[in-house]
Amino acid sequence: MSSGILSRTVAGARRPHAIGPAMQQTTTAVDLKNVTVAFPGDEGPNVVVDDFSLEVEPGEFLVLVGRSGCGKTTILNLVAGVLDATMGAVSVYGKKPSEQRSILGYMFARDALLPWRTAVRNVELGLEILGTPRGERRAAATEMLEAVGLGHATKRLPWQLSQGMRQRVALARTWVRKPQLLLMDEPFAALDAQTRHDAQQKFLEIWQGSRATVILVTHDLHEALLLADRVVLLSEGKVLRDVRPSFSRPRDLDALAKSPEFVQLEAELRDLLT
Ligand SMILES: Nc1ncnc2c1ncn2[C@@H]1O[C@H](COP(=O)(O)OP(=O)(O)OP(=O)(O)O)[C@@H](O)[C@H]1O
Repeated sequence: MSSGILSRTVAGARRPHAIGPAMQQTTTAVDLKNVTVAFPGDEGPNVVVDDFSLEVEPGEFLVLVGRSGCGKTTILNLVAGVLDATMGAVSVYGKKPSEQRSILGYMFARDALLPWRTAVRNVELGLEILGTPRGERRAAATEMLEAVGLGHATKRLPWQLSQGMRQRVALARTWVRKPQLLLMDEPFAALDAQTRHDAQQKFLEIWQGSRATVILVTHDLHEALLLADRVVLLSEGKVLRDVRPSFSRPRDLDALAKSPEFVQLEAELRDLLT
């Protein structure tokens, strides 16, 4: 059943990237080697990630896609250094994840904004943690809110914003720190179709101006293919397929979703997932 598109799949292949000085030290942004995660269960250990290996290149936009419970968030947590592997090794730009928190941004499915802080002060929080001086913080946070189309709403509190606006504030808060590695867990899942489309397009515009490595998790194959350089399909903690679609950038998401190559690849991968 493999088509011309799928046969172009090259797991582990290398592509040249324009990478910044800080990244030139290492050719691998994220390296998971033979990682297993087992949680204690009623009937013995529950293996949710099973001898899993993955190398992510600097600057790569990788999407992990799979059904609910297949281990996507667990893998993000390993990379973020908030969970240790039961077996195997995880490194981020050549170091332990816990040593790389300053270069890491983690955006959750729910926006997790502080309700007593205005939009701009929520975005500033990302820089407060880094000890950035107040004036500099405010200027950067305001600029980032403008970039996500919320320049008019900087002084609003979270309850005065729609779900889509809150998600964009959360994106600005993560992005304002200019993370070298961005981990995103279903960042657009809570949004309605039109708002999700706008947020995805905005996010791609911002990402393209950076050289950040992205690992995004979603159960939505359509979203995965729209956004990614590389899509890794997961099933029960294992890699089912590792695909590098050749869709060009910058992307017009509407046009891409209608292209025959996109429609064909989506259909083939959906078959695999089901
Ligand atoms: N701390 C934990 N203790 C025990 N079991 C856990 C823990 N965290 C996750 N699990 C289990 O591990 C499995 C994988 O969970 P995980 O959150 O990684 O899946 P997921 O693919 O991200 O799912 P979803 O798309 O629903 O968020 C699930 O069966 C979950 O119940």
